[in-house]
Amino acid sequence: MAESGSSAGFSGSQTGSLTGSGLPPPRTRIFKIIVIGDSGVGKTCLTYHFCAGKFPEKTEATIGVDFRERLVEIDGEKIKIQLWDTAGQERFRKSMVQHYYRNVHAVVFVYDITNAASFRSLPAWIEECRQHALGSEVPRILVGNKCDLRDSVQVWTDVAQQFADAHSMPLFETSAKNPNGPGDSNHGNSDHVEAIFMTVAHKLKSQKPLVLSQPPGALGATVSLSRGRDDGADGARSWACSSC
Ligand SMILES: Nc1nc2c(ncn2[C@@H]2O[C@H](COP(=O)(O)OP(=O)(O)OP(=O)(O)O)[C@@H](O)[C@H]2O)c(=O)[nH]1
Repeated sequence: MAESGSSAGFSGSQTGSLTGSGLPPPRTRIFKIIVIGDSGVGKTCLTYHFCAGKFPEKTEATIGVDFRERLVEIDGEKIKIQLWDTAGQERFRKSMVQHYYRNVHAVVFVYDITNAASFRSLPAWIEECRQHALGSEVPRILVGNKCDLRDSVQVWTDVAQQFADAHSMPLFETSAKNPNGPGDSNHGNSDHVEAIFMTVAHKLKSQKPLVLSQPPGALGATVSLSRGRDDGADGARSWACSSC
């Protein structure tokens, strides 16, 4: 699938008309969150559930990357959560990997609680992040999926929790299929898949806001904003993050 090109932190253009207050209309911040893990752990189902509110009837192995977006409101601010559902199969991700990690705001690692191999692969996924120079300021969370299949569990919560603690990540166990049902650690509360991605979005929103370092005279240009990581691929990008 073609890259959306919107790896920037904001959508919209600075060239839009002014509001009644004489200020440009507020732009929508975009949080780019990549979802990674072995093939078949449920990345497509989790991202689909968050964006479409249901479990997909059928899925096929992701090739390259699929994008899903959802507009949410947090503390009165409209924010676009852009989920990058990445291919778990090596042969389907090779050519795309550098795009996944470009200007990423957060990472969600997924394993399947009924598949120990998917849990054992996590260090390799963490290593891939390291190789793409993801800084420690980029929040990461760990999600154990398919909790509706409790009878087939191979990865117990205490083992997963130890791993999460060792890597300073919060752990969530859920089911993309039945996020409110028995087996989901959020049973009895609201939709847990929803809560997971909203937790990430809240965390990102609470981080120091991105700040413009615009060159003099550039007002009115159409710009994009990154979180201080620039791989040099976009020469026009001249924004920086005050917190980086
Ligand atoms: N029982 C159960 N099945 C699930 C759950 N999530 C996903 N599945 C099933 O697991 C299979 C793989 O799901 P996908 O979402 O396509 O997996 P993926 O991680 O995106 O796989 P790749 O695209 O190959 O990387 C599908 O048959 C889904 O129906 C879940 O929470 N519970």
